[in-house]
Amino acid sequence: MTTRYVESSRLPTAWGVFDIHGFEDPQANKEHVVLTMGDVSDGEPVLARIHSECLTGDALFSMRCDCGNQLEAALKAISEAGRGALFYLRQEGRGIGLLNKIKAYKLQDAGADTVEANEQLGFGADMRDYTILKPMLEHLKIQKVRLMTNNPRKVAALEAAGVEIVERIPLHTACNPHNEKYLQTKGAKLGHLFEDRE
Ligand SMILES: Nc1nc2c(ncn2[C@@H]2O[C@H](COP(=O)(O)OP(=O)(O)OP(=O)(O)O)[C@@H](O)[C@H]2O)c(=O)[nH]1
Ligand SMILES: [Zn+2]
Repeated sequence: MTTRYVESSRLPTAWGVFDIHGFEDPQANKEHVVLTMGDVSDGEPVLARIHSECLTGDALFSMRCDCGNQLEAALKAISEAGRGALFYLRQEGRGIGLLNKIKAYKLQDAGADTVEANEQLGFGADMRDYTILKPMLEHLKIQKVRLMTNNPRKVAALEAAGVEIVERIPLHTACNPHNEKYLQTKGAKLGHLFEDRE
């Protein structure tokens, strides 16, 4: 695994002042960042979010998914706790990339669900690789986390990276008429746990 640390700086946000840590993966030609608040290297469990890039949801206010809401909720929770880490992984479109995600959206406009659309384009349902996390976690000396997610695959991936998950915290997802079917499919086909919404 080639992910390596490059540099850190302060990052003031609407939810307070974070530190931003930059990592590069030259093999995959990707740049990832982690936002931290407080001392995350003291060995105590860290409130953490592993967020996959979603340009349309995170930056362009799309209502097709719940990513922007989850990003905000995670930063707010970390800020309220005064300590935590948000991993922003550049794995757009569950790893298929932005333009392929737009192709997948077009197929969904024609009736496919989010998994079928990926498959029709020749991809797996979820192409993300979480092994890139290990060097980032090691650099930040994070050993134990309270993970904000509905996705059991992320829990398994962190455990495989040698991190202890002391708690999984469901992340509230905002349902609207545009993302209702998408959220249903995540629960039915991608294993997402939505017990908090039921
Ligand atoms: N291929 C594809 N990717 C999508 C679609 N909608 C959202 N995404 C991407 O899915 C990723 C977010 O994954 P989600 O499944 O929403 O959530 P998660 O990160 O697995 O799990 P949580 O931690 O519970 O949020 C982002 O990279 C989005 O760009 C879609 O219809 N097709
Ligand atoms: Zn999204």
